[in-house]
Amino acid sequence: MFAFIINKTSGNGKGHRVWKRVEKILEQEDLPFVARFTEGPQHAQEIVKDLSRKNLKTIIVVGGDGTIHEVANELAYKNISLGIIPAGSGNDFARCIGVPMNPLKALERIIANEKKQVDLLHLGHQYCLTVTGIGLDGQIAKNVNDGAYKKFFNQLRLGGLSYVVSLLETLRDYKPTNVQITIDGVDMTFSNVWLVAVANAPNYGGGITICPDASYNDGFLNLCIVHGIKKWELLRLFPKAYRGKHTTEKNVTFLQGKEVQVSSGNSIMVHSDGEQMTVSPIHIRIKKDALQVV
Ligand SMILES: Nc1ncnc2c1ncn2[C@@H]1O[C@H](COP(=O)(O)OP(=O)(O)OP(=O)(O)O)[C@@H](O)[C@H]1O
Repeated sequence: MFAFIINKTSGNGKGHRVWKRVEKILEQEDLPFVARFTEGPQHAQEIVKDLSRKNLKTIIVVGGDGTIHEVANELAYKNISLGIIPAGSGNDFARCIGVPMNPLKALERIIANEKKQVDLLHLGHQYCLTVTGIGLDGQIAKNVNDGAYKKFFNQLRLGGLSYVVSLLETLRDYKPTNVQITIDGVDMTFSNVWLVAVANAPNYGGGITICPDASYNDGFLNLCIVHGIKKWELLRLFPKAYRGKHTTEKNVTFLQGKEVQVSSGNSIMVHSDGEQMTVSPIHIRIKKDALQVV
């Protein structure tokens, strides 16, 4: 039996359209399934709790990174695999682990049932699959989620552009700040920090390759710290980051470790998998093989 959790509103209605295609195939192939639909934030978590009692082997999300984030938080360290049929606007996690963007190909992959273990970032009270961003990108995530333009760009099937618009909007007023980082017990201070990205996987924000060397199964977290540059230099860097070509820039520092603490004088915004979450200080640990994915 396949259990599906569907966010019909993902990708501004793409969740619904994708589900209709998947449902048709399941019916044609006579595959038994149960389908549950999310009704709002955190509902996916409730559905997982309920489905977990039914002795299922796999729970499949039809949705985007926000829905996957909620479901993965419930499935961590459980003997239930996560399947993904991408239907969001960013789909960064699916992209990172090689899930096909075509829903029917993604379904085929789930049916093939080739399990792999995936690391997760642990942020104390919750897990993150892709990137936790502290500073400018935390503020950008908040503005994307608050802003009406996400819906607009999703309608045009250009969801990734929401982040570009939010970057420009956020940059108008954002001030860089000094940040203290302790990584695997080593203290460092960085001045005029725009952002600290803590990555389990290379991509976020709809395809920005912030930490090209990050890998979801190497047992390490990767940091990208952008500091000590002017606003216009940051704007010059931004398009390069889509291709992961910002790695040789002078004021972009990359670190790797297993545990990191990030703090600053003033509290700065933190997002996790693109959802605005909390404010600094934040303590993050890598949890090796915490999630099973098909
Ligand atoms: N029925 C619903 N109506 C409104 N919001 C919902 C509903 N069900 C779930 N949600 C919320 O929608 C949020 C966003 O969903 P999701 O991440 O799947 O799509 P997306 O934002 O379009 O994609 P991405 O995160 O890949 O950009 C989720 O965090 C969830 O809390």
